[in-house]
Amino acid sequence: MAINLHPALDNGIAPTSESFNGGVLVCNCSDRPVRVRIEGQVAHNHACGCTKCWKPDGAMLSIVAVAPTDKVTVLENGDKLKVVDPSALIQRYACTGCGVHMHGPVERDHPFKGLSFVHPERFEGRGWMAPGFAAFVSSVIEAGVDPNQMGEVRGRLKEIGLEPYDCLSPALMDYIATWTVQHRAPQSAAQQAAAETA
Ligand SMILES: N[C@@H](CCC(=O)N[C@@H](CS)C(=O)NCC(=O)O)C(=O)O
Ligand SMILES: [Zn+2]
Ligand SMILES: [Zn+2]
Repeated sequence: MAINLHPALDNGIAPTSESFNGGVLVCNCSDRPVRVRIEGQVAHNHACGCTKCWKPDGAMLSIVAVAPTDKVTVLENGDKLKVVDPSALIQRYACTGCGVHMHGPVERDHPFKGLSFVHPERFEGRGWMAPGFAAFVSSVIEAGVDPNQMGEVRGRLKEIGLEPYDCLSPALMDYIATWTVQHRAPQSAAQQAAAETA
């Protein structure tokens, strides 16, 4: 049986346009749609298999990218937005009418602080950055995918040029680890001495 990864993956990945300079994300409501402006191209676009990211009906994966939060503006009908899980790192603002997640700022002290997660497929226009890898692929099992299907899922992702990872890409994981080292609380003299004699 054919695997439905995501419509923007299954039918051929649309290429990035060098001239794409942002646009407006629109939710699925026919009445009073939420509109969110993103200035500039998005970054780190990828497929995500986690259960928390918004996916269109029938898709196994989401498509999600980041934009600087100061480049994200809710233009219209923001009163329909509500944070899905206020305790999560990513504050996912979903439309209460149709369920589409419209923007997800990271406000906590974290390597991604100042970035907002967005779903570029909701752009009115085309040319947004093509997805470059697949993250949290094993998590699709949590959403009901048969573990025996995972070979096929990863095989299909590789076939379309998206390397499957079970967390983020090595580049992003290295970035997070580097930030963690740089933001470690300084060790006390006693701790340092203990570490040296251990
Ligand atoms: N296995 C978990 C993974 C969830 C997860 O860690 N998602 C990643 C990728 S979006 C994340 O960074 N989550 C932070 C958050 O949800 O705030 C699930 O599928 O629910
Ligand atoms: Zn909506
Ligand atoms: Zn996710």
